[in-house]
Amino acid sequence: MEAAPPVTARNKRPAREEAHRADAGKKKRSRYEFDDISEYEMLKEIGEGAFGVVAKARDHRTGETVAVKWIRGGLEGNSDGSGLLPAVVREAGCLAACRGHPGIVQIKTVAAGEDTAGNDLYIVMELFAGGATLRSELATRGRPFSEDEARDAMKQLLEAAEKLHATGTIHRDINPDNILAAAGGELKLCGFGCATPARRVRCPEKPVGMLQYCAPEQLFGLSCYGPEADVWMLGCVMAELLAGEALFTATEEDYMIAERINLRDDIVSMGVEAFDETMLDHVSAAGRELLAGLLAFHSDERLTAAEALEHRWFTREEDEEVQEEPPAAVELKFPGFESPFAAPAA
Ligand SMILES: Nc1ncnc2c1ncn2[C@@H]1O[C@H](COP(=O)(O)OP(=O)(O)OP(=O)(O)O)[C@@H](O)[C@H]1O
Repeated sequence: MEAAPPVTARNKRPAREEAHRADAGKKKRSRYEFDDISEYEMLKEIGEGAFGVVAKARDHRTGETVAVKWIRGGLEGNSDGSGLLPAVVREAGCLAACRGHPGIVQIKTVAAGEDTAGNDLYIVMELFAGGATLRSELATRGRPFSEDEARDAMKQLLEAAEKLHATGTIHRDINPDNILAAAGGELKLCGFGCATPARRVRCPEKPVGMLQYCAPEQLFGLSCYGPEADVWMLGCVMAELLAGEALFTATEEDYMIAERINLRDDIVSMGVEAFDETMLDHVSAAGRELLAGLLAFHSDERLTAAEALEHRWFTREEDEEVQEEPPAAVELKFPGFESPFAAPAA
């Protein structure tokens, strides 16, 4: 057999040039390599993000339709870690860590402008549900989800959270705006702008995430918190699906804290008791029990996403039990007041 020719600078060059051609369109900025946004044709705006719009677009090279999240000034980063670039890198990294899970929107690449003076970045994702979210789905229906529909939705969301947490990521901003919803009932978590690797995070000065869905430990400004915060947020989403309206509605941070920890008067004033009496009557004992487990005030008493998926609300064991005995009251573990998810009077 003939020996392979020695590798020299001369015979290596064609391979290098080929690789270079294959990489054409990819821009290198500092240590990151970005796709070229001019390869994408923007078709129409489908959503609004905190730093720019989200648009439906077509990749000229493949003809594929994608979603492009435009982050104005996304390339700006400072050596101390401030600026948008580290945040975009974190968002893209968290999405990439969850690639392949059906309940999490798939990232394809990060793109930058051809013009080196341009400072914007673009996160390119699979296009899902044309931009429809659980918020828009609830508004369109104008009625709550049935318990079976809510069970199907929560199973998908808890499975997505289980995957997220298993890869070492916390979302920190789960709410109906960050859940894409297809007409057939399929859901995907998106909006990873606040996501972070789940070392016990150092708390920023202001809590991240939509206040109405933030866990008590986020609102308190505890120095660290973990994946339990996502579970709380999923509890808020579950209550909202079943009731057709948000569980917590205040907008000011201080008031939000009062809602969660102060005494009954605050709770009554925000209408949780009315919520209990009228909105959750149709929910089974198992459903209320799961809600209490997701919304346990103390994070160390909260169910994990994996534990929640094992709950009898999903395994349907309660169907037989309910016929034998009335549902037991569920203790929601907020200090200082009774559970808003208590069993209805017999
Ligand atoms: N992959 C996608 N497919 C379809 N629509 C999407 C997609 N990603 C985002 N959208 C739409 O754009 C809206 C805003 O997206 P996103 O939540 O990512 O932006 P943001 O609010 O700036 O981000 P973040 O929540 O990360 O701070 C979503 O509510 C949704 O309507």
